[in-house]
Formats: sequence, structure tokens, C-alpha cells
Amino acid sequence: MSEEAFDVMVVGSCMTDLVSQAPRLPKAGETIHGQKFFIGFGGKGANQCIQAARLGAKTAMVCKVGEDFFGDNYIHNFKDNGVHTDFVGQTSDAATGTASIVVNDAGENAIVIVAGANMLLGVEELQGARPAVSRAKVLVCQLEICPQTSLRALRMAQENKVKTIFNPAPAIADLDAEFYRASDVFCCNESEAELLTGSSVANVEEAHQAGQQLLKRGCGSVIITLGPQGCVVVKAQGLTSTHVQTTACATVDTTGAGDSFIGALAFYTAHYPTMPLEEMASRANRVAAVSVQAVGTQSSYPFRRDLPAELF
Ligand SMILES: Nc1ncnc2c1ncn2[C@@H]1O[C@H](COP(=O)(O)OP(=O)(O)OP(=O)(O)O)[C@@H](O)[C@H]1O
Ligand SMILES: [K+]
Repeated sequence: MSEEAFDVMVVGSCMTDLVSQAPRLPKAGETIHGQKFFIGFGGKGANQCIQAARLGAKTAMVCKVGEDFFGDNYIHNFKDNGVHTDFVGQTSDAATGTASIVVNDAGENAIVIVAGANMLLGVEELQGARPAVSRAKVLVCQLEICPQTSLRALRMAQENKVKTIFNPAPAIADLDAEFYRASDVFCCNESEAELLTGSSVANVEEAHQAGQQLLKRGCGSVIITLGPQGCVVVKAQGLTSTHVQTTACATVDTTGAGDSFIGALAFYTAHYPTMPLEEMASRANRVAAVSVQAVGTQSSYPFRRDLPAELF
């Protein structure tokens, strides 16, 4: 068992993206030829962990992959990014999570996600990680694994006074109310906020309202990300609601921006625990803005060395 204290621990998903580019999407029963294929590293949990690591956080991932090529490959990817892998389990009972993606020339896509080994992450792995979780500074969870595993992890962190960041993605309309109470920071995007509140979240004003509604359910703070409009930060302490704007930039590919934002938020929460949440959100906006200027998910995430010193 590791004696290290981690800045950021993520309990979440790993997915291998298998991306084919073709002139159009195939019909049922049809075989077509595409022009390009590539494999990418994805999964919300792993993405967030890797962004935090690239900013300089000492990170550990708690997840499950298959005993297969993609699982071995993903573990290498974590190591290449300096993520601690003692809590990455491998199972022969399911394959590593995959997202098989076809993108057509118009940029539309069709995706099949097989969560596979991600759904087998459970109590046993959490118990193994408990000593490390209890000493970590920040714990981050999402909803791409069994929701009860995420909730258990958040509670384990809270019992040990570890700060929790919860990203309810992909959103489920009837989210267990316990998730709000287990979240120090509850961070979602507009469509997730819409699904969770049942109200439209299409502009800054509506985001303020949705944030206040979510805050009432028991979390410490709410952040709703708004793409090129930055985010709204709503805090229980002082009952403030602030629009944190971001600067315009040339957008190449926004895939993975939300995870870049959350990984950065986790880094700032661990490294600057007394920094106002609005300032952390402003800096996370700037990190995520770098990610939208390059293609892919993790391939677009900046390292500390790529960023201005004033962000640290
Ligand atoms: N076009 C953009 N220009 C500048 N910053 C952006 C842009 N799009 C996203 N961002 C940054 O990324 C953060 C997260 O983006 P967004 O709200 O679109 O999340 P998301 O919908 O979860 O993203 P995705 O699903 O593409 O990963 C924003 O709060 C902002 O800081
Ligand atoms: K990107």
C-alpha cells in the first residue's frame, strides 16, 4: 500500500476511443471504406486526472480496465503522464471501456460506448484505495462508472475531510439527492444543469438561476460551465453568484474542454486551498481555453510548461 499523499485522486472511468473518419456514416448492414483511423485515450475520469497531472498535481487514478491490449496501453498512458497506477485494477471479466466512433465529412458522428470494465469498479477497489483517499487533498468523481461507487467514494472522502468535486456527467435526471450533500463543488455543463433542474439553461441569467436551484440541494458550491461564455460560480458561503467570463480564442475542437476545466479546478483546489473559487474558475477557464485550440481530448490538454507563469 502506498504511503504517498496525493493532491488529486480520481475515482472514475477510462475509455479507449476508436475513431474512424469516413465520407458518411454506414447504414445497417453496410460496409464502407473510411479515410483515416486513430486510437485516443478518453473517459471523463481519466481525462480529468490527466489534466490535473499535467498542471503539476500529484495524482492517482482509481479505475478498472480489462486484461487486454487496451487496458495495458491505458496503464502506460497514465504512467507517461505521471499518474500513479497502484489503484488501476485489471479484470478478465470485461473488456476495457471503448467508444467506437465514426465521424463523417460533415463532422457528424455515431458512437457506441461499451463501458465494460468501468462498471466493475466497486467496493473492493475503493477499500484498497481508502488509506490513500483519506490522506488526499481532493477527490473527483463523475457518472461514467456505477453511480453507487461514485457516491461511496465521495462519502469516503468527506468523512476524511478531503475536498470533493463532483461532475454529474453524463447526467441522469433522477440523480440520488445524496450526491449533492456529498459534493463540496458540484460542477456541470449547461445541458446537465438543464436535465437536473428541469429548466432551460441557455444563457448566463438562466445559469445563475439553475445554480441557485442546485445549491439548495445541499452542495457547498455549484459551477455551471458555459462554453465560450466561461462559467457561473454559485457559493453557499455568502450566497454569491458570479459570472466568470473567459477570453475569446480560435476554436479548433471543443472535445474534452469540460474535463480539462475540471482537472484544472482539482489542481487549483489542491494547490491553493485558500484561493477564492471564482479565481480558480477563472484560471480553469484559461486552461480549458487552451484545450479548445487543438484537436482531440487528452492530446489537446496543456502542460504546466505551456502555460503562462501567472496561472501558478
Ligand atoms: N469556444 C470556447 N472558447 C473558450 N473557452 C471555451 C470554449 N468552449 C469551452 N471553453 C472552456 O471550457 C469550459 C468547459 O466547456 P463546456 O461548458 O463547453 O463544457 P462541456 O460541454 O462539458 O465540454 P465538452 O463536452 O466539449 O467537453 C468552459 O467553461 C470554458 O472555460
Ligand atoms: K480539444
